[in-house]
Amino acid sequence: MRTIFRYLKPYVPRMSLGLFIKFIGTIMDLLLPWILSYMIDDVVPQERISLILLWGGVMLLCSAAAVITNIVANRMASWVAQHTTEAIRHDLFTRISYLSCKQIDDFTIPSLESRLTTDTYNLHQMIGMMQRLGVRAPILLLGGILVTLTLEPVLSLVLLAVLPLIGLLVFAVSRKGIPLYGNLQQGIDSMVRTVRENIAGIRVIKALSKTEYEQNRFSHVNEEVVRREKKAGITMALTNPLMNLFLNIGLTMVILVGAWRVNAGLTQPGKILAFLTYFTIILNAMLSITRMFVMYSKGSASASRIHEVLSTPADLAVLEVPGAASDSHIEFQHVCFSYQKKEDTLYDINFRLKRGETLGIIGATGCGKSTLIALLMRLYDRDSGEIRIDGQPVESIPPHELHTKFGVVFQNDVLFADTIAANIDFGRELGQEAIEKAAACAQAKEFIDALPDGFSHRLTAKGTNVSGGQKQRLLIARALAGNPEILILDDSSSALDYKTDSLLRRALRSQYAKTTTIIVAQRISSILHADHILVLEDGKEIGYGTHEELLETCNIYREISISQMGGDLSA
Ligand SMILES: Nc1ncnc2c1ncn2[C@@H]1O[C@H](COP(=O)(O)OP(=O)(O)OP(=O)(O)O)[C@@H](O)[C@H]1O
Repeated sequence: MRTIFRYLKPYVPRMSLGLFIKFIGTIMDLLLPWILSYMIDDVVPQERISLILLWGGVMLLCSAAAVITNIVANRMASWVAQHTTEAIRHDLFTRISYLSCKQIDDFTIPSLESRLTTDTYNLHQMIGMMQRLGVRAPILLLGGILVTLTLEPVLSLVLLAVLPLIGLLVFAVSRKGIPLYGNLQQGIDSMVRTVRENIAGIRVIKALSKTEYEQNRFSHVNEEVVRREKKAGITMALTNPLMNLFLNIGLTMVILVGAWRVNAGLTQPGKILAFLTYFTIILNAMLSITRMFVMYSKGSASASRIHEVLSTPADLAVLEVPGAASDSHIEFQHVCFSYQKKEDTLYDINFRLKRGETLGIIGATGCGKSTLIALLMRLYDRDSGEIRIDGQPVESIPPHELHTKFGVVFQNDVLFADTIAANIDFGRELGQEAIEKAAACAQAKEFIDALPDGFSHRLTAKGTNVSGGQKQRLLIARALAGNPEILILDDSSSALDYKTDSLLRRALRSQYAKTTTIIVAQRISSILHADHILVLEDGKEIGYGTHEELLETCNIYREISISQMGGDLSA
């Protein structure tokens, strides 16, 4: 919660003013039953119309002031809640953007999504409610008790006997509620994860007729959320009926004792009437306090989830490691890495590339090809060994400088709901010429020109209105458009036909001759012209050389070549 107070700090003057206005309104509300009792017991018996009208006018004024001040204060409370949540959401989004891939893996994406949406919403509700009721409810409660004590001390004893029981009840229920709401939020994370997977894989689910299976999977997590919600809800829902019970018992006793005291001439009917009104005010104040506790339970569970992300220390710091003069552009020396820090995902990887050279990486699924790329881009830190660009260890290159060296197409990269030009430009303001050159090299220009609105053609989210091959060409164009120092194509020509694939490679050689290129591929034909080919198996380097060298030295490479190219193994 300390984090939240930090965000509330700039609004303290406005909140104080709002709470002061609320205070005035609440006092007006408290005065009304007292004036009513005074009118019934003291003014009406005098039978002076002018006096009755005067006190009636005072009551009207008090009511109007109570309504107006409450409206103004509530609006101010909403303003503060909106602006505080906006700032929290902004900082949370920024922090999430800077989390390292490892930290994102640890939090999981659905959990980050719900922290950014549901949790910030819960905070918004809590901050708003605390301001609307935080002053009003305690004043109505304490003020009500004080006024009733002065009005009818004997009857107030009945009330005072009941209130501690209610206080204890609220405390006990809220203490149980906070962990239950944290638990519920985790259930929601898991539901978001399932929905996310389902929507991302909607095509394959339909194609394999797995809709029913997915429905069952969703029902399962949905039921779990309902179960946790029920558990939290039931615990919290116990409060209101039990409180009502206590208070109704108290009210009945007040009426019995009050009636007896009026009959005995010890008090007046106006006082009993006012006492009953105060009793209702006190009841409502207690109910409001309970609602505040429920909201606080949710809000504080959400606040700690948000705090967890905001307080995550920066990962992948830039280190002051001296570089060494090198004629290699990219260099891997004895690099080892493991995601879980148990079994090595990559083990003892070595290669050197000169500027403008091409490296092809091939190997079975899950052998560590994409991981190697991730290490080069420093999305994760290697466990041991050296990764250098121009002789400079990647850990010593500031992230922005490092990442602008790359043009990259990852597996399953996304296109956005925008024009083709904007998707290639990607917010870099590159100019039409660079965009068209990149599109031409990526073999995308022909199909773009065939569209009625060319580069202004709008794509749907994730590029669902273009074919798989067209999508890959646009993504390659995006990677090329920034004229990168290093181009990485991670299995990104798999949907291209052989002819287009070969045209792409030829265009890369002629127009991006100074760009060092790394191509991860499943097809030998995509990499056989590369200057170096790295063959991986289970994270280990089992072959390194040119196509011809590997045919001689690496059995696995020869087997893949024969299976894909038959007898024609010439480069
Ligand atoms: N974020 C991650 N957390 C934990 N393990 C991971 C993560 N990403 C990949 N792995 C594991 O590391 C291994 C190597 O994965 P990687 O994606 O590098 O393989 P790949 O050779 O690129 O596979 P593919 O050809 O299928 O793309 C796999 O066993 C994979 O399950």
